[in-house]
Amino acid sequence: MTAKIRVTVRVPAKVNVQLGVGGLRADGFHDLANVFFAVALGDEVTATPGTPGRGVTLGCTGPDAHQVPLDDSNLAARAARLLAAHHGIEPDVHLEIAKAIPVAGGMAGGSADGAAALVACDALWGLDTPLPVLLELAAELGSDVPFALLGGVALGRGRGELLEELPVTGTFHWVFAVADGGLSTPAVFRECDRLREAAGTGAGVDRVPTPDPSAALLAALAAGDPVALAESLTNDLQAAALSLRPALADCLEAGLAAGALAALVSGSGPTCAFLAKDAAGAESVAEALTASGTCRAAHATHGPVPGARVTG
Ligand SMILES: C[C@@](CO)(OP(=O)(O)O)[C@H](O)COP(=O)(O)OP(=O)(O)OC[C@H]1O[C@@H](n2ccc(N)nc2=O)[C@H](O)[C@@H]1O
Ligand SMILES: Nc1ncnc2c1ncn2[C@@H]1O[C@H](COP(=O)(O)OP(=O)(O)O)[C@@H](O)[C@H]1O
Repeated sequence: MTAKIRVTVRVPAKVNVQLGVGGLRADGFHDLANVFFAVALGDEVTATPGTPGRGVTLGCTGPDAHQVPLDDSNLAARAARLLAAHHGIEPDVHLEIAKAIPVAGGMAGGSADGAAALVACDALWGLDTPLPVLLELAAELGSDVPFALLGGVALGRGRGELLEELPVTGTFHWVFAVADGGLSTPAVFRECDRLREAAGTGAGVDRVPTPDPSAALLAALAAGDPVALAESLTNDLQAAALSLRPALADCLEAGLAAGALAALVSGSGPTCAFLAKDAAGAESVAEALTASGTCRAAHATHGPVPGARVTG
């Protein structure tokens, strides 16, 4: 592959159609049965050559751009530096993020930008890094980053980074209700552990069995059956997200009242996800949610879609 002068990568957000959370491990992570589903709502990351010696520079546009850190902690910047270090080259690049994924919303927006930056810099610098190596670098950046490279629907084991693609038929229609303000992922996992301790079940790996993927959920995905999928959606972090943000219950109820087949918190929240029967159903649930005053905005979208891909 030859180096390029400008590379744009489109990358999807995710919803977890099953988020089974096992016990707290000694390393501070939880073992998961995490069924990721990539949706068309996504970010774009454009890489252009940087000033030699200046390293990674960043820009971000979009309504929530002010919430995105533009320092060294940005996952896109970390991804560019990690890829450059792996190849022993200077990470001189400018990354421009067009942000549509809610920030700190439980839709893996930062992870998506990290994956997009790996793909964009790989093409810009003409490196041709094999996918298995990109997946390893992605796992170093965060548990959700490898899935953003793959897209589609996949089961994540371990802390979510060990991926197995899952068969899926057709297209499912979703609505995402964006909340005011985000939720911290570590805080939601901590609240999940606190609720387990308070219920007397314990929170450690010795007390909580490692979850398995639901056979009914996998069958619903393979069959392309939204009604069956609606009956199988689960999120073990939902109680914790609702405990930290009780008002989310009003949003979930408003979507169900508007005709959604099912409602759940997306990942660690606070974005709420609604499965609809079809595209028209999703549009009408989104309109009703917007009018309900229980969320800041609601977007109809669909999936599954591919992972981080060069568009131009
Ligand atoms: C909950 C999920 C569900 O897909 O996504 P979000 O809702 O945040 O998008 C993920 O597990 C989030 O993955 P990600 O956001 O990449 O987390 P990481 O950076 O790897 O870890 C951040 C922190 O989350 C907690 N963490 C994360 C993953 C995991 N399996 N167990 C954990 O306990 C740990 O406290 C960890 O220090
Ligand atoms: N490119 C990025 N986009 C958004 N947030 C980022 C990014 N890089 C780092 N972050 C940090 O990651 C935190 C979690 O953001 P995000 O990945 O959007 O949410 P979640 O982990 O809930 O899916 C943000 O609060 C922000 O401080």
